[in-house]
Amino acid sequence: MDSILVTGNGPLSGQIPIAGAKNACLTLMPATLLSKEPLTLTNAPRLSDIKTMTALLQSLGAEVSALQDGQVIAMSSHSLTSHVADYDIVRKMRASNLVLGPLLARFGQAVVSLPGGCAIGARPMDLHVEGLEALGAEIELKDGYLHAKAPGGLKGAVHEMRFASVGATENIVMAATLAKGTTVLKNAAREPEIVDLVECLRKMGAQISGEGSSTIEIQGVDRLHGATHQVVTDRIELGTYMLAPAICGGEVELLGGRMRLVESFAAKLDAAGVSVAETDKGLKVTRKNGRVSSVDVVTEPFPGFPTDLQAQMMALMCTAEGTSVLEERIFENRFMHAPELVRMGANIEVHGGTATVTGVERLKGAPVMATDLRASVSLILAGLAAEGETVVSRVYHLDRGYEHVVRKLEGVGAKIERIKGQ
Ligand SMILES: CC(=O)N[C@H]1[C@@H](OP(=O)(O)OP(=O)(O)OC[C@H]2O[C@@H](n3ccc(=O)[nH]c3=O)[C@H](O)[C@@H]2O)O[C@H](CO)[C@@H](O)[C@@H]1O
Ligand SMILES: C=C(OP(=O)(O)O)C(=O)O
Repeated sequence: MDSILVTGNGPLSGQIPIAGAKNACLTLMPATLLSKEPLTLTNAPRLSDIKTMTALLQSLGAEVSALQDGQVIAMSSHSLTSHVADYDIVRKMRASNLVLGPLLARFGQAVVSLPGGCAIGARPMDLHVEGLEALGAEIELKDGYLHAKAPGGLKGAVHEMRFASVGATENIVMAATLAKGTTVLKNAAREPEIVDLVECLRKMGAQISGEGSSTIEIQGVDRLHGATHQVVTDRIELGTYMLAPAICGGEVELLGGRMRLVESFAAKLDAAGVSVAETDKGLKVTRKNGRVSSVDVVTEPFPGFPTDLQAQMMALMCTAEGTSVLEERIFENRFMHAPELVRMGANIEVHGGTATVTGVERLKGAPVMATDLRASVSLILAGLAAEGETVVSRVYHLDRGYEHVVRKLEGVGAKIERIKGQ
């Protein structure tokens, strides 16, 4: 298993290109199942999760090709051969559950294994099931698989979600595009990845309004057609690399970054003493003074502070002046990076969903273990600012969500290398 060696190396400067969003691409790819005509995605990120989704779609009979070094994904679901999403693929990634809504809409039936993914919480599927049942689906859990059918086809309905789940919103919206009549989804998630999905579905002929607000209205149509769509910028990769100059000092421009994607995160950085300015090409980030100040963080659905940036923000708070309180409200087990940061000399106490971090002057390099995707990158960020060498093991988590992490950080002056097979 590969590991990453990081050596603390002072201020960073230069530019980092930000890729297309993993979490948008993982919902845009299953949208191909809704149409017999080709769907092409540009600006796709080169990630292992994308390979997993490719394998899943291919197992259903879709044709999927990665072109231009993986940045273009050409798909065709002209002749699907299966409506069964097998455990062996689905267990690798939570987002595999996003084939459920499209398969049900296209075939009137779907059998999808309960998904796997980062072990950051229980992550049940009840909100997906309730939404699809509201559209007329009958769903039961048998042998670890959700067996869904809609013999008379899906029918539009008014449905209010108990919580604004991102994945459930995506599944319900995709299913509703081909349902008979109008669906009104209340308390829908508002994440930019959902806006991106709706923009793509609209290019495919879907009639949808209200994306980005908490009420989405979908007028079902008989069929969807082909389209080409550019994947939105990855706001989590963007936020992660915004933290590199915040932690190490210097000035870095994140190419393709837009303020509207990271508004609440940038406001917290500003309060901590890090300036973020929009440029023609992206976002420029500089630390205003010497040491950053502590800020408190509460994770919330968009437009609140994203849970997917909580671990990375904790790495920044480890060397901030004062004490910060980070409250994780989305996932019940998302502080697994804390004990690893403590190995590096951080002062962190975790009680339930709250972590209290008292900043120290300097972290010290140590061997640490990546436990999930965002935890992995938080340890790399901490290593950039630490004295000496940090070795982050189990980096396969990182490969799920960060393309060319070594090349991108080296490009702004970081000392980082991938060590094969350790
Ligand atoms: C591939 C993808 O896009 N992943 C993102 C997506 O995950 P995902 O779509 O899984 O996240 P959700 O918004 O669904 O989950 C949020 C919370 O709702 C709970 N829940 C969810 C569904 C359900 O049926 N029942 C239920 O109780 C979950 O356990 C969790 O506590 O949004 C999360 C929240 O922004 C991000 O951290 C993930 O990176
Ligand atoms: C939690 C994440 O991904 P997933 O939902 O695929 O587990 C993430 O991207 O941080």
